[in-house]
Amino acid sequence: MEALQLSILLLLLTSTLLILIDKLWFQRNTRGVHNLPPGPWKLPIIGSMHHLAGEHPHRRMRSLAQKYGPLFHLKLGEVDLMVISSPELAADSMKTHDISFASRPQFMGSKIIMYDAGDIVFAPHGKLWAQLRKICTIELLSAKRVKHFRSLMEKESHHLVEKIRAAGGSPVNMTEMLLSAANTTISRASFGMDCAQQDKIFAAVKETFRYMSGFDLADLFPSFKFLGEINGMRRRLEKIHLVLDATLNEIFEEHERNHVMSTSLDQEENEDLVDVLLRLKRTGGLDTSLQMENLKGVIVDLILGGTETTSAIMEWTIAELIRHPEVMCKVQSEVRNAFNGKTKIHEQDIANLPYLNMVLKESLRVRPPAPILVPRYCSETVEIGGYTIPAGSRVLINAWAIMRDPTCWDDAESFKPERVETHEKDFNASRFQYMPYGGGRRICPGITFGMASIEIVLANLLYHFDWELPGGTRPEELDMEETMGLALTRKNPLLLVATPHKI
Ligand code: HEM
Repeated sequence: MEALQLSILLLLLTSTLLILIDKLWFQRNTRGVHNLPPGPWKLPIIGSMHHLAGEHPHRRMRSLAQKYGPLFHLKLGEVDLMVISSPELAADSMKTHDISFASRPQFMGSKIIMYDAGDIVFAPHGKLWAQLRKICTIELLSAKRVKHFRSLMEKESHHLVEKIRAAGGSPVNMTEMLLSAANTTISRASFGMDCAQQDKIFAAVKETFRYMSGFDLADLFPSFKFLGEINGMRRRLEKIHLVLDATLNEIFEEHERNHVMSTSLDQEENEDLVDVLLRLKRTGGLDTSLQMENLKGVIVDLILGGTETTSAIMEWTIAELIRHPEVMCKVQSEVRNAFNGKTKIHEQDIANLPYLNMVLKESLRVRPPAPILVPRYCSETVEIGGYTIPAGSRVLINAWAIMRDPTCWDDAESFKPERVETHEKDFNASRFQYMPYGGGRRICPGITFGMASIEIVLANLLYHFDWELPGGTRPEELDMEETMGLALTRKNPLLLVATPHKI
């Protein structure tokens, strides 16, 4: 009996202590803020973490938004997380108060791997980010540079067609093939034709992304630095960083040596992105405060931002076309009429494929590779939607929920490319109800590169082959289960049988 009383007493004391710690420490950011957005009930210490269990975050957060409104608050450990799920509030945060929401939260991964957030994706809003962004938009991902890279996108799509043809009608794993095509395209654009280190770099970048969600223990309790030590996260991140950095050093040094040895007059014509960065550095085209670390960070960003996103959307688009044979038929007719008789499609041929463009836009609406945009950080206290967002909050914009919001879109869950024609204005990023590439000043700088590499591959696949599911599976039986990796991808590989179309 005495033992029981003692246990109850201990339990009461521990609970009181936990509640006290929670009140004094974990709620300190929002203490005194009386007008926080609503949100689900919280437990001491972990806050609202348990409300995120069960489904993928974009789906779980949509359910929470249906209950608590388009702006709700989650307390995750020490972190105040605000989740936005309406076009009006997305516009408030990415247009009206753009600067206040233009930073990114700092995660242990971005500090250790990305050179203390010295890259574009994770840099806080400020001078460094502005310089890197300028290099990206003017030099690396400009329309002119993308045009220069079109021939390598073309080559990669022809290579893909040959690989599929070689399968001779047996099922092909399109998931693997499309990812490999996207990886090769970015690798060749960044490093040139033959990069011996490509696989090592891609493996390290993929590993990197596992630690960039912001939901790791060390990122939810940032003041408790020892957490990253005891769960081994810091050690793992340092190991990845060492491999990634050493491999990037090899690549940059190799490019420097090749430049010294090269006598070619048309060097600039054949530059890859590492060459461009090194030339700018040599010729004083970069701000002097930029270090080699920043240049390496930019290259990692292009791989991080431009590979799985593009392969995921190609894969989802083909899956949607398989499930909608009437759309498949219409888009194939467009492509086949346009290229009638050609054995190879070139980049200039794809400029006028309006229906393919509509298919792609609609598939980005229903299957956005980045369903919740890259996290933002609120740098000063702001009022939006009648609530206070305290400085220091993390902000997530659930683009997936907005792009499937039935108050913005008729029959929102259905894949209907025709709506792009009838509701053209709704697909304009400036209205914040369509934002697969994000919005405001941190909008994706890789749109032109991404769209060009996706369109040439899709046009080739639709022109050269008829597609069906293996084993007599019917289109409506194709599963569309999701998994979250570097991007939102299919959980199960897309296996298809390709029959060459007689040209
Ligand atoms: C279908 C393809 C792609 C999708 C859906 C996509 C989506 C996104 C999204 C949602 C963001 C965050 C925007 C925001 O915070 O508002 C982003 C940022 C970014 N993307 Fe993309 N992206 C794609 C392709 C690419 C490509 C091909 C590249 C480069 C080769 C790229 C490079 C970047 C970079 C560097 C950022 C960070 C921008 C910044 O923070 O200032 N992306 N992308």
